[in-house]
Amino acid sequence: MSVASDQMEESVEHKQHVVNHNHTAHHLKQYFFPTEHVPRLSASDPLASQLIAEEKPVVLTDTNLCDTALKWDLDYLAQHMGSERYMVFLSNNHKFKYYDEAKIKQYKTNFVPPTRRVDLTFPEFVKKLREWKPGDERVYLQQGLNNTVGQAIVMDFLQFNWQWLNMQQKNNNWGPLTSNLLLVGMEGNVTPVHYDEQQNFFSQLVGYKRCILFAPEHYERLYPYPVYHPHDRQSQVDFDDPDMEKFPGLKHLQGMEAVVGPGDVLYIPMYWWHQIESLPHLGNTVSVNFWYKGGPTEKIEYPLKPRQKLAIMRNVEKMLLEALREPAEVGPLLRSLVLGRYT
Ligand SMILES: CC1(C)c2ccccc2-c2ccc(C[C@@H](CC(=O)O)C(=O)C(=O)O)cc21
Ligand SMILES: [Zn+2]
Repeated sequence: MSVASDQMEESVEHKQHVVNHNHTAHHLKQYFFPTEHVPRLSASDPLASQLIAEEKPVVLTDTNLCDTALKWDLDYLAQHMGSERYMVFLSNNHKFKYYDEAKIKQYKTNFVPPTRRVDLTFPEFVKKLREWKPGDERVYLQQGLNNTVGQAIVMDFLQFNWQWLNMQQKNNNWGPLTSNLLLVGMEGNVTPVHYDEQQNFFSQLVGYKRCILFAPEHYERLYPYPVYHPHDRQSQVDFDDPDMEKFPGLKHLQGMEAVVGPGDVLYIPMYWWHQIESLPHLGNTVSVNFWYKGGPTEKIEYPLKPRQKLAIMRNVEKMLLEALREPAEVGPLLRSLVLGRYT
């Protein structure tokens, strides 16, 4: 029985989220914010289609999207991923914070990347993962699925439930599929809270991931880095040590969460914040995500959706940085613009 099929049980006595996996209780780390459960529905449930249409998260339990990849454990991948080198991130803590290498150059002050990137063959990656001991760097393999992978993997990939995916893309007026990332992580790895500008069907294949999500309207409570910063689209808040004085909005933060297991597909709507953790002690994880561009800018309807306002804010920020050249002048200019006039 996978934890995914057991419901997340709220054990009242110690107000902890408990995940029952094979009848062993796994205590999830309690964060400083409350969460509701993301609904777990059958893909044939009309409510599931409605939630996707409304750009709200949902866990789909029976899409059969990647059934041919449920066997993608480390040995199978090591055997079939060919002798290519793949992108592996190394971190000396459990966090794997994304950074945009292109933005490091323009970014004036010295930016210290929190992770470093090496290219390893899959067997080298597996060796590093299996020989890991406390104090060693953690590893996280992230590789776009393309024709460089072995023939067996391509065969498995071609047998994904593309008919269902294409129907979702069409019904929801999404843009083209841009990439599928193959993600192989160690238990305990955490991808800190961030948002992406694409629709995402996140398919869990091996192991269990805790997915914590916040709607785009929590933008003011998650304090994203400036757009020009290498950590653009990431929150400045350290969930393991939140600075409530510096970020007072955190008091009102509330999210949703789900533990996904083999066969589950989580819909992460575009611009929704998400933090994804490979559950400790439940083994390494394998996931594949399906990123789609948002639909063609549909005719603007008022009132604007939160994500549309977010896109506008990003454009204003970029334009001001372009015009002012000096990031330090953006704050003062916006303050002059709004204080006593719009606020
Ligand atoms: C952390 C990592 C390996 C990374 C390092 C450097 C640049 C990019 C990325 C990147 C991008 C996506 C993911 C998958 C997922 C999070 C998760 O499953 O851990 C997620 O956020 C999504 O599917 O949107 C993970 C990563
Ligand atoms: Zn993401």
